[in-house]
Amino acid sequence: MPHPNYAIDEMISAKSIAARIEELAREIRTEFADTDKLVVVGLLRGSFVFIADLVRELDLAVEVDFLEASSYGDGMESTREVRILKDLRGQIEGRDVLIVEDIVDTGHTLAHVTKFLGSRKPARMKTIALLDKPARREVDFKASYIGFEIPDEFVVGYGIDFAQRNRNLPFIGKVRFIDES
Ligand SMILES: O=P(O)(O)OC[C@H]1O[C@H](OP(=O)(O)OP(=O)(O)O)[C@H](O)[C@@H]1O
Ligand SMILES: Nc1nc2[nH]cnc2c(=O)[nH]1
Repeated sequence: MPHPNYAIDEMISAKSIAARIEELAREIRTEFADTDKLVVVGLLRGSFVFIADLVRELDLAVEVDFLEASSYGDGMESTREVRILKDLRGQIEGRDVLIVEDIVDTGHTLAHVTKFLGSRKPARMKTIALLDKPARREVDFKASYIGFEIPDEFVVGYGIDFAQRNRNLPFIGKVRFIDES
């Protein structure tokens, strides 16, 4: 079904994102300073831009792996059923793991993924989300590190899509529907 016309209004600039990632990387470097190799797990697809920028700011030995989880399809509402579409390539038992997510909204995705990966007995498992929308939470979940807390708006850009478009915008924008009637 075609989507109605919409515009995208900038909410967080590329410059602000880069500055915040530098701060977060400093905190993560301190927390994992004692680790010989951190496994950084990106949740596909939305985190692909964030993880690329974050790992380049982390002056640590890292292994990068990906897990694909999906619960929104092409729509704006969570199905609340998180499907694991692609598992990790590597083992995480006894390892230090940082899960990288673009946005926490209802919380279903990260609640499910942390349970799924937690059952593999990592030594330490932390989560980082670039964006957090606490007003929309349906399950109790708080990421260990958060880039920006945002209001209840549907956002796109910097990896985040609307019906698989707009992932390549360098900033975070909010979707504004245009009434053509
Ligand atoms: O907190 P929640 O309500 O679960 O929402 C957050 C999830 O929703 C989006 O994923 P989506 O299912 O759209 O897949 P994608 O990352 O491939 O775009 C986003 O990338 C998060 O993973
Ligand atoms: N594109 C997009 N996907 C989401 N998934 C959960 N919240 C959002 C959001 O605000 N925008």
